[in-house]
Amino acid sequence: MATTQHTLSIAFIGGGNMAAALAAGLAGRLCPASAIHVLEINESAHDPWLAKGMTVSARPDDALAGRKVWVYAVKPQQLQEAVAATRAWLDDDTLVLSVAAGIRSDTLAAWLGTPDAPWQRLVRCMPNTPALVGAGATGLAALPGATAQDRDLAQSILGSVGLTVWVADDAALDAVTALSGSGPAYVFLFLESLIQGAQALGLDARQARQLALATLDGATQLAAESTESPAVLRERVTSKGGTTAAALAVFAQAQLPQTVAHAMAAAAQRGRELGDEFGGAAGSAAKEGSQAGRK
Ligand SMILES: NC(=O)C1=CN([C@@H]2O[C@H](COP(=O)(O)OP(=O)(O)OC[C@H]3O[C@@H](n4cnc5c(N)ncnc54)[C@H](OP(=O)(O)O)[C@@H]3O)[C@@H](O)[C@H]2O)C=CC1
Ligand SMILES: O=C(O)[C@@H]1CCC=N1
Repeated sequence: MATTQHTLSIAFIGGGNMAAALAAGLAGRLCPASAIHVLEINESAHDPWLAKGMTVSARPDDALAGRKVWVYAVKPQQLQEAVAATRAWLDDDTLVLSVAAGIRSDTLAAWLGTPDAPWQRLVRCMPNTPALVGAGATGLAALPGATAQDRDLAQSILGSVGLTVWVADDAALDAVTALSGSGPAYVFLFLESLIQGAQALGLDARQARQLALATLDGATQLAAESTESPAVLRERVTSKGGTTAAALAVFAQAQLPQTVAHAMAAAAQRGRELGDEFGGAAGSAAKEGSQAGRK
């Protein structure tokens, strides 16, 4: 990938949790912090960005112009308004990335472009917060009009903060959202539960946290490096009539696998609902409203 620290300049529109994770992961890896600009409407949230050496504005301004990449990182419900407020600064050369859950590429392309010419240089991404420590996992899907260079650039940006997987379309991105986008929260919940369970059994908070973290880390590393399936690795831990079997019987009774599948289906369904809510007629209305915003 030819992109260098000297040529890449990025704007984040929305400076919340996901932008913070991505920007911190990118700075120093793919571009200097000074090449990152953040548009964040809450001035009270500006100091951490400035402290990292990034520039920040509370309203759209010329700092957006001429950036090679824009990353929309507002909540899905805020995206249409954020696009309408910023698109006057969009250059034909700008690659647009969106990390918003649910909002379909076609919908966003119509908001960014004109009714006759939806924006084409668009890659939808579904990253996750471990990007903050360079251990993210991102699903990406490009509009057919995105160029090979656009795809390479998106790949290089998200690839600099972790694993990337290209998927076919918005439906697949809803599945990615349910797995790796929301997934860190499932893992943190399990981690919290392990720590609480250990403390209930008499370990102190520090011991519980250390052992729980090392267990999750060790088990995932083993699974990643092993040629055997997670099911086989699980069986290796489970001595007949032993302690693990006693614990797994409780998980089975609580229908843990079904519950996880059910939870993921709910996440994917919520992504589809957000897509439906802002697609179709809402997308058409936005097209009319936002056309006037182009320079
Ligand atoms: N958090 C995560 O783990 C992941 C999030 N995502 C996606 O990333 C997006 C952002 O999520 P997250 O970072 O958690 O959300 P946050 O609410 O933390 O961040 C969004 C920020 O953008 C601000 N904002 C709202 N409107 C505008 C605007 N027009 N211009 C500039 N800033 C604006 C918000 O202000 P205010 O709070 O006042 O509204 C807020 O500070 C979502 O679409 C989500 O689906 C994707 C993958 C993982
Ligand atoms: O909860 C959400 O909607 C966002 C998308 C994936 C993770 N967080």
